[in-house]
Amino acid sequence: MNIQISNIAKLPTKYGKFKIKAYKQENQEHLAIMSEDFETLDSPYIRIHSECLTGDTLGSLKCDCQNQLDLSLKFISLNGGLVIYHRQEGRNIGLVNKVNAYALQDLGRNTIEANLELGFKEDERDYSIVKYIFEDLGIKKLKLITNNPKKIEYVESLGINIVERIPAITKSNKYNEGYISTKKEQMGHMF
Ligand SMILES: Nc1nc2c(ncn2[C@@H]2O[C@H](COP(=O)(O)OP(=O)(O)OP(=O)(O)O)[C@@H](O)[C@H]2O)c(=O)[nH]1
Ligand SMILES: [Zn+2]
Repeated sequence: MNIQISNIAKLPTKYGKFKIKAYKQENQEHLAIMSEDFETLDSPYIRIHSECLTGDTLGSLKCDCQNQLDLSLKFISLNGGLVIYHRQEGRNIGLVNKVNAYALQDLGRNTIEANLELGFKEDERDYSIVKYIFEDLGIKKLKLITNNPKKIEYVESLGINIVERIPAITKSNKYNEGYISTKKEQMGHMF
């Protein structure tokens, strides 16, 4: 695996002070966002957050992404740990395809049906960069912030001990209720 890595730089934010390190794998650039005390932690809190430009940046109400990112950065700034900003937009179908999926959702498809209709699996994400980042940062055990059973399965398959799971549940709204109930009922998410 050919990965380009950056040096570590300071990143003060409205949530608190972090340190960041970037990783480039093929055409995707990812970020490790660490609390200042990260190296001293025995089992850090970790959030693997997949990119959602419409939610994270534009504040879209169609999903829970921005709220989850906000919750994670606040929590990790206070309690110590790492957010991996995993640049796999739209569960890794990319922005053009995600917007096409949204257009199908405007016609009544749910988040899974729209992906399938476009010829994708419900989730096309690849977590190999997460494995690389865990090795690079020396992570052997952690507390994972997620509702997604696939992320838990993946992290455990790396031989990493998840000592605790912290739910990433945020307030829903009338635009994301359907999305959240599809995640719960058809993707096994723990809400
Ligand atoms: N294809 C597609 N992707 C979506 C849609 N809504 C959100 N996404 C993407 O779904 C991903 C959400 O990722 P995460 O925040 O890691 O959340 P998750 O896999 O649901 O798991 P947890 O939040 O950890 O429980 C992001 O890549 C979003 O861009 C959608 O309707 N269609
Ligand atoms: Zn989103």
